[in-house]
Amino acid sequence: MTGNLPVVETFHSLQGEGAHVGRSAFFIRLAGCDVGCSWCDTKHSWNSRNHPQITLEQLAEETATAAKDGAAFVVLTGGEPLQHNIAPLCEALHRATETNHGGPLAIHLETSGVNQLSGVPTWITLSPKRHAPPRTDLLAACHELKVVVHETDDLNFAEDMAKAALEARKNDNASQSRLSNTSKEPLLFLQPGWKTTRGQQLAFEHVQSHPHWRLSMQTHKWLGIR
Ligand SMILES: C[S@@+](CC[C@H](N)C(=O)[O-])C[C@H]1O[C@@H](n2cnc3c(N)ncnc32)[C@H](O)[C@@H]1O
Ligand SMILES: Nc1nc2[nH]cc(C(=O)O)c2c(=O)[nH]1
Ligand code: SF4
Ligand SMILES: [Mg+2]
Repeated sequence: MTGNLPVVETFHSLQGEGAHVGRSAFFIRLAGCDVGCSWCDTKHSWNSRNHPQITLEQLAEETATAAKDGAAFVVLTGGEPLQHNIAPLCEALHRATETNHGGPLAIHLETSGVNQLSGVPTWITLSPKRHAPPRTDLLAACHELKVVVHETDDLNFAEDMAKAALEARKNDNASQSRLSNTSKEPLLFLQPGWKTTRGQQLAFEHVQSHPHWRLSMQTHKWLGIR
């Protein structure tokens, strides 16, 4: 499998966010994002020209090694990973780990949902942005919604996105047929903007009074790990 992608970093850590928090995961952070969230904690990833092109083969090898070292899944993140066609990468990762004891390593995707889905991720974490709303097919296919909270409007947006995800599922069975395990409803997470007291307070209070939501706290940052 030839080809390469701009890569900020790869690292073996624990998933610090969302439904799989605390699990051993290998991260591939692709470079490039033009969504422009003012509060992005990874702005250094935005310009793909600032990062090296890495071959799919090397990424697959690193992932296979991480799987042997205990990674339960690989996370494709960024930057905005779907700014690239990640299908060849998913194929390379699948092939490099298919002889693993537990079968091919699961592929998790972290995305804002503004670009077309490519590849066949096992798990899609959709983190929608108010200023750049997600595509309907991503709302239909995602396994979890993770909304970052800074102010009250983010809570209204989160509830709108939860409703939109249900609506999209009703009207768009095509994307569900592409992805196995697509639950009927996505798991719902609120994630405070990092180090924002207001965001923490708003997210805590909303989850406390709305039991279908859960709190995601970026535990890796509290632990001081990547
Ligand atoms: C850096 S983004 C990369 C993946 C993709 N571009 C996205 O936005 O989902 C990974 C996750 O971190 C979240 N995030 C980014 N900056 C954050 C911040 N300052 N506080 C809390 N979460 C943040 C994003 O919303 C997303 O869920
Ligand atoms: N440990 C750890 N967990 C994460 N979950 C999502 C991350 C991301 O930047 O996409 C991330 C990250 O950067 N580190
Ligand atoms: S979409 Fe993701 S990577 Fe891009 S600016 Fe927003 S949070 Fe950062
Ligand atoms: Mg991060």
